[in-house]
Amino acid sequence: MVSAEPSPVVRASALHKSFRRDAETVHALRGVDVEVTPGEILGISGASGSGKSTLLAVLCGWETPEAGDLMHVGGAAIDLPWSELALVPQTLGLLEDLTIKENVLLPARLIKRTEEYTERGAELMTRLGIDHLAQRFPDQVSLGERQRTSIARALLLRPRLLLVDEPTAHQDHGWAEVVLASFRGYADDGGACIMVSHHRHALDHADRLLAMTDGVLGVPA
Ligand SMILES: Nc1ncnc2c1ncn2[C@@H]1O[C@H](COP(=O)(O)OP(=O)(O)OP(=O)(O)O)[C@@H](O)[C@H]1O
Repeated sequence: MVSAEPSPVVRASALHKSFRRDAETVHALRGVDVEVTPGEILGISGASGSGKSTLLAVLCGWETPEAGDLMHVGGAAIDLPWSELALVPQTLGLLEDLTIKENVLLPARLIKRTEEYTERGAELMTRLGIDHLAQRFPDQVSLGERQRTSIARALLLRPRLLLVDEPTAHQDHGWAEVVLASFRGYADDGGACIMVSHHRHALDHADRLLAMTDGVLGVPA
């Protein structure tokens, strides 16, 4: 019997995205092809300004490409419900008026299933070492703790697709290991992760590596 390859959670081809600043046009993505399958961590490296964050923004639907095809699970463009897609942006995106615990549980609150996810939220907070900060506000914790809050929030609903931008940038070695192990656990449970990073150590935890160079994604040199 031939075993079927798992279908990609997202598949993008020939993506183009540019930004206009007055007379200047920046071509951030120039014909990018990418896909990631369940159980896989895809690592993307690349110099600052090469287009990595733009790619994540296009894949999650924040930015619209000028050209190219983008398909999520189900076959149509951007048809993955937002609750099945999570992003940990470089800016972390915490809501300053919510406590750390409320930030972690926010995705469950938005789908009106807070009670169901409260225990998982507590487990994630313990695993990521932010449980003792539950009642603090984001401006009362460290940057590394803020980043782990954003990661716990992203993992809460067990999304099908997890996009993480420099997820170990604010972590010491020990917490970086915990963060990377949490992505591996997520992938082992069938999730698909795209991890953008400058850190060799983080990229060593990926199953497959690609490199972004001036808006073009390819095999690392
Ligand atoms: N909203 C925007 N308006 C104008 N230019 C933008 C915008 N967003 C990104 N750019 C430009 O697009 C290019 C790619 O930016 P992007 O943030 O994707 O790079 P990156 O590889 O993620 O960089 P870094 O590693 O520093 O985060 C850069 O030249 C950047 O200045």
